[in-house]
Amino acid sequence: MGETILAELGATEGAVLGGAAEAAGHPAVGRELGAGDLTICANTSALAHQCDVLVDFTAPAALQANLDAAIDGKAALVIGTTGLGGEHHDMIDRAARDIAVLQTANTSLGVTMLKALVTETARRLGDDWDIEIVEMHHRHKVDAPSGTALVLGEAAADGRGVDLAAVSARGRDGADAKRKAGEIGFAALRGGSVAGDHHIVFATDGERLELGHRAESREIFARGAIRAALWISGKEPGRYTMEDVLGL
Ligand SMILES: NC(=O)C1=CN([C@@H]2O[C@H](COP(=O)(O)OP(=O)(O)OC[C@H]3O[C@@H](n4cnc5c(N)ncnc54)[C@H](OP(=O)(O)O)[C@@H]3O)[C@@H](O)[C@H]2O)C=CC1
Ligand SMILES: O=C(O)C1=N[C@H](C(=O)O)C[C@H](O)C1
Repeated sequence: MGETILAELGATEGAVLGGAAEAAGHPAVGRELGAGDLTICANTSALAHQCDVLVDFTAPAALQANLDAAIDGKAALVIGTTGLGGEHHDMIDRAARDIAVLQTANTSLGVTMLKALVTETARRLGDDWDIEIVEMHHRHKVDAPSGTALVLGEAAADGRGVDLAAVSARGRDGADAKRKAGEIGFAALRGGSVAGDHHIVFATDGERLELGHRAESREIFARGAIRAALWISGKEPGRYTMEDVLGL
């Protein structure tokens, strides 16, 4: 995503690249960025001091360091990293007392709209409609289910008025894997170069309703992240969402 965002930035009016960072010792550190005399650095705090907004697409293990760097440099932060747990959301909530932070599992307009459709559909259909979420991503993806699938699960659970943790079935396998009433099931497929497909299936006796989104390339995520960065620049401390950015 770092490379895709760099490529998209050049084509975005109003956005100016302040730099890029990798972990210390990474082979890319020192590489020229092709914009002025910028190179990839290994000091995210220093980067935050020279930028209005940091954009983080890394891994959960890097989150606290990136939050600390943004606070140190008084920069706003857009977080696209997935695989986050409750402890990571607590870290983000704490940081949001000092800086503006937007965390989202999916920066695309389509998925942001889809969440609202899923909540509304789950709210209106009765409990006799089973809900299953299927996602497919490229062979390099490390976390499963995808962050987006989990957010869509939350959206469905919200519509039903239930707690996702209490009803989610994450990967069925074996001789005793029959669907339980009220479950929200997840299935994760991995292969090739798929940018990101998500489908929510509402199934009852005799019919199925399917809502879905297909990302045709990673550029949509990069464009969404840059749009979020431009929007959050200069905002008061607090936690913001893609819905805020898109005015939904
Ligand atoms: N919100 C959204 O719309 C989207 C979110 N994502 C999410 O963004 C994240 C990144 O995805 P992607 O770009 O495909 O992944 P990549 O593995 O290609 O890139 C991750 C980068 O983060 C670096 N990194 C990993 N761990 C650390 C660490 N502890 N400290 C510093 N740097 C670290 C990696 O370095 P190294 O090369 O050494 O591993 C690498 O440069 C994932 O969580 C993915 O799910 C992806 C697309 C869209
Ligand atoms: O890792 C990816 O590629 C993607 N990750 C995000 C997720 O986990 O939902 C968003 C998108 O689907 C691509």
